[in-house]
Amino acid sequence: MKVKMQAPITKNEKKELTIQDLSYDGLGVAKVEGYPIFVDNALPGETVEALITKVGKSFGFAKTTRIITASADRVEVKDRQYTQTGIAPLQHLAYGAQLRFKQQQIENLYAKAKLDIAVKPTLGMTDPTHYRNKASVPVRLINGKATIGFFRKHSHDLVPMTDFFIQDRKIDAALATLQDIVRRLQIEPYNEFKHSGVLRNIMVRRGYYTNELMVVFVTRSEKIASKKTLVEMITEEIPDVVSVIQNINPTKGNAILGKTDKLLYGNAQLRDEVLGLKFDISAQSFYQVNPQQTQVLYQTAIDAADLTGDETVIDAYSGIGTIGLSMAEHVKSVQGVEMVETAVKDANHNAKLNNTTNAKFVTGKAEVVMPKWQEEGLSADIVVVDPPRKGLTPEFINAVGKVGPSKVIYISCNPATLARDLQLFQELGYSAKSTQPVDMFPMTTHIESVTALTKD
Ligand SMILES: C[S@@+](CC[C@H](N)C(=O)[O-])C[C@H]1O[C@@H](n2cnc3c(N)ncnc32)[C@H](O)[C@@H]1O
Repeated sequence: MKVKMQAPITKNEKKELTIQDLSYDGLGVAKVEGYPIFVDNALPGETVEALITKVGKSFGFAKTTRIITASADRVEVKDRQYTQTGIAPLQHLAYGAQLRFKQQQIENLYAKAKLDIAVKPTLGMTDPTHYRNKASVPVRLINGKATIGFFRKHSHDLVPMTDFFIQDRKIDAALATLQDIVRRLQIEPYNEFKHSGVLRNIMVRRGYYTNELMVVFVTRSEKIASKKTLVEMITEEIPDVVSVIQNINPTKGNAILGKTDKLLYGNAQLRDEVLGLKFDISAQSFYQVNPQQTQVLYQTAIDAADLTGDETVIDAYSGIGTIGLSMAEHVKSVQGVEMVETAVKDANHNAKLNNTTNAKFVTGKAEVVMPKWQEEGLSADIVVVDPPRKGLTPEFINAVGKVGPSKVIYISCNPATLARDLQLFQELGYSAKSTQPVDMFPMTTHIESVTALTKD
């Protein structure tokens, strides 16, 4: 006879819990009779009183109502706004412990995948706040006024805010002014339940080394009142703005940007610098969000490649060419592949901008282009990969194995897919001694790392 398992807790009960671990998404993990409970705002070593919010078949959720014994790594959270929105889920954990948590997360995944690769201590920042060079904030109607902020966790309720804690302070200041301008011009905010209204999001990007600002108004349709006055007010009140773009997103989904961009003022690109090189960046192109740590990340990758000057390099998932062009001066040639056409245009433009003649970038899906290059007999000494969170595909990895570079430099923003892909590389005769985490996203649970694989 099948015995129905019953969870040892019930919804809405208050329970004293001892926290044993921290989950990959920053929740405390407690166990009651072996049944795991994920607890919001709770750290390993703590005893908390928690309200059970959800009871599932194999695990449950709770939120801390009172801390009974606090961890030595707990940091007092002064501003509840951030915890409400999930903008900074590790804000209550001391920064040193955040860095250890990230190292440990990779170690755990490697242990599960039976990968014998050492994980070095995470390279962190001196000031781990106000680092983001890009903001993308929703605009909604609150108390009759167009208001910027961030969505409450697991919802689309806007929590109003103008200090975003992990964003560049100059971006926050620009956003506050933009909110004011939108209110004065009475631009109607978007209503996602009725799919009505005009202004959905405001995106601001800032060149860390140039101070230039790009402002993108994401609207539901092309119509936006007082365009000319809007631009005049923005450029007058925020003098660092070099570009104002209207992005039209008529869809009902969660995607922030739509496909159409209209230049309302100035340049279509924003300029910044990385490792002494200049980069022009379009609104739709990917650009690393932590300008200080990007240099640490790329330098780690360049050092891991141990270049002699004679290498041919493939830069896969090349974005606007930042990694490839940073390497180009140390190697014979660079060939990049990237899916987003605008980013590829930016990359080839950036090569010219820096007088780099030994690098070129093509548009395509890496998993399609790499096997094609391999069939065409392309040779490469080094392949650098920097994929999105879903990691690489077996087709891509197999093609790299056939090209047979002596090194593969894997820059990853997701240790779970990294571990999966490293197993495949291992089967093809590529192994790694160590992984270097670099903290690109302080106060959040995101983990970036560099791993150098060599052919056995
Ligand atoms: C993490 S970003 C890295 C970009 C660049 N290496 C950098 O450091 O700025 C990943 C890039 O891969 C691109 N991308 C995503 N899927 C792709 C695919 N299947 N093939 C090629 N590029 C892809 C994205 O557009 C994005 O530019």
